[in-house]
Amino acid sequence: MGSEALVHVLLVSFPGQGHVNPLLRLGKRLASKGLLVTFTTPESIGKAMRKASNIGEELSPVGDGFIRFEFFEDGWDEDEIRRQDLDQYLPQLEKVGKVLIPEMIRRNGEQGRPVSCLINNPFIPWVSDVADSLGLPSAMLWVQSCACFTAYYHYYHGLVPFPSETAMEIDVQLPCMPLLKHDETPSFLYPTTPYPFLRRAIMGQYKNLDKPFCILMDTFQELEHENIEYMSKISPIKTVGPLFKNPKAPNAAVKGDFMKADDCVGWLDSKPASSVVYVSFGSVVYLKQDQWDEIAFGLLNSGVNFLWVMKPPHKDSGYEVLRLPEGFLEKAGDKGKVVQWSPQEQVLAHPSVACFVTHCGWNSTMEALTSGMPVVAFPQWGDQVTDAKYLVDVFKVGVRMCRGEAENKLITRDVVEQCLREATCGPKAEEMKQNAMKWSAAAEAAVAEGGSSDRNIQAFVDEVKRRSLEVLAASGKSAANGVADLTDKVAANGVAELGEPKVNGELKVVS
Ligand SMILES: O=c1cc(-c2ccc(O)cc2)oc2cc(O[C@@H]3O[C@H](CO)[C@@H](O)[C@H](O)[C@H]3O)cc(O)c12
Ligand SMILES: O=c1ccn([C@@H]2O[C@H](COP(=O)(O)OP(=O)(O)O)[C@@H](O)[C@H]2O)c(=O)[nH]1
Repeated sequence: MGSEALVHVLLVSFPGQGHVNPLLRLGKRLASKGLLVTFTTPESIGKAMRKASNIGEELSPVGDGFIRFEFFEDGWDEDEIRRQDLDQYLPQLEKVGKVLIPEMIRRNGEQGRPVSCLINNPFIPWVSDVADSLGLPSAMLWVQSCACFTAYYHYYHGLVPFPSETAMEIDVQLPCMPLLKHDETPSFLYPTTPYPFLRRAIMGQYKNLDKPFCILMDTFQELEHENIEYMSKISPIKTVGPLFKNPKAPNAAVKGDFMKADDCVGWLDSKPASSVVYVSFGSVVYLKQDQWDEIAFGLLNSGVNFLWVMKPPHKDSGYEVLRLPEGFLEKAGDKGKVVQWSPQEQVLAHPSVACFVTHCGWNSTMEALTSGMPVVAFPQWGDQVTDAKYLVDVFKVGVRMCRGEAENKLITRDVVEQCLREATCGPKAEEMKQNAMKWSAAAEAAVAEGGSSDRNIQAFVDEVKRRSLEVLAASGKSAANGVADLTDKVAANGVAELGEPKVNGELKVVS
């Protein structure tokens, strides 16, 4: 079947690694079920993605469908430092996106690929408004846990008390959740958070929550059962995780890394089974030098093999460049490898890796659980502190190394060493490994054909197809005319400056 005949969905992503990864994975899953997927995010990140990965102009086959990329200019110079300030960058993205996304949709229609549905991730909730204005359905991919979704929901609607200026240290009881200590609630909600713009970004999504017809989540039924059941009664949520598994197209090479991963697998191959500690704090968390030093000495003193990701800070982030202690690499010798960016999925799946010291971002959390990998939890902020609580006390696959940035406490080398020992040898380590393996099996079953996430994604694909017919029927025309009709709507809503129609660009399929 040619790609022109397929139902076409447009995925619009906030330009952060922890957002691009799950949305792109969703794209591959939808494509594998027979949709044509276009993935878009600003060109500033498109450039990095093209450089680091194998993304080109072509259409890539994935399972029964295809995925392709188009990027859009965010209207700022290449080296504009305001991209680091979300209070400035998010409104800029909204301003340009409300013009350029309808143009992109119009162009695709003219080229024989009318768009039937828009899907966004949080921080860019205006994508649903664009869809509404064009008479198109939209869905949202929530990229954190259902527990955090519940917490933000109750905060937004003022349904339960959260820590406030007058009562900073209160515990929070949310439905179907364990009692959260004040510092286990998503930290963007603390009155003292240094990241109030991230709270505003998330609340912006909640303000628009009635627009998407479906809220997809990168979690699975068996993992957050009660929570999912509870929130399903309130919101149209569908669990489709773990998204990084795609049994129908396991080898789809399309990846969205912003940085080329260093080769780690050869080094891991040379190490004995379950002997390596993998240490990574994701793409945005950046620790202070004194904490970095303690981790370094903790790793050395514990005598474990380790693979440590030390990503360079963004040049405009204002973070100091971290250094390793003098003579560190020499002392570590063959026991340690330090890289700038790792192929994390492969690392977590490698038999030499024993445990994962993680900042507990939700993607890392899902990847660890699905890979059957015990963790040492080193959360810093946002949902990470809640994820850490779940990893340690609910999923029972983790040892806690710290409580979060708000505690402002230096975790000493002795504590690091002790946690590493606990997670790598002895009865606790064994119990965690067994639990992790149990979650891994449940995750695999959820995405396997007929599993809970597979059924949900199939139902979503069917719904998108049904609605695509509705969109066309509403226009009362053929597919091609349907697009022309959309174009009229764009003009009527005044959200786009319509240029001259462009000549149809032929798409080549490469395999
Ligand atoms: O691209 C990003 C930029 C920023 C940011 C930008 C400017 C600042 O001064 C501080 C943070 O925060 C981010 C936070 C993010 O949160 C991360 O988002 C994931 C999915 O929501 C969570 O699971 C992780 O725990 C959490 O770290 C993700 C980003 O891409 C960004
Ligand atoms: O060296 C690294 C570090 C991270 N990641 C990936 O980057 C994403 C980070 O997302 P997460 O939600 O864990 O954290 P964030 O970066 O958003 O804080 C995950 O998919 C990781 O697999 C990676 O591929 N290599």
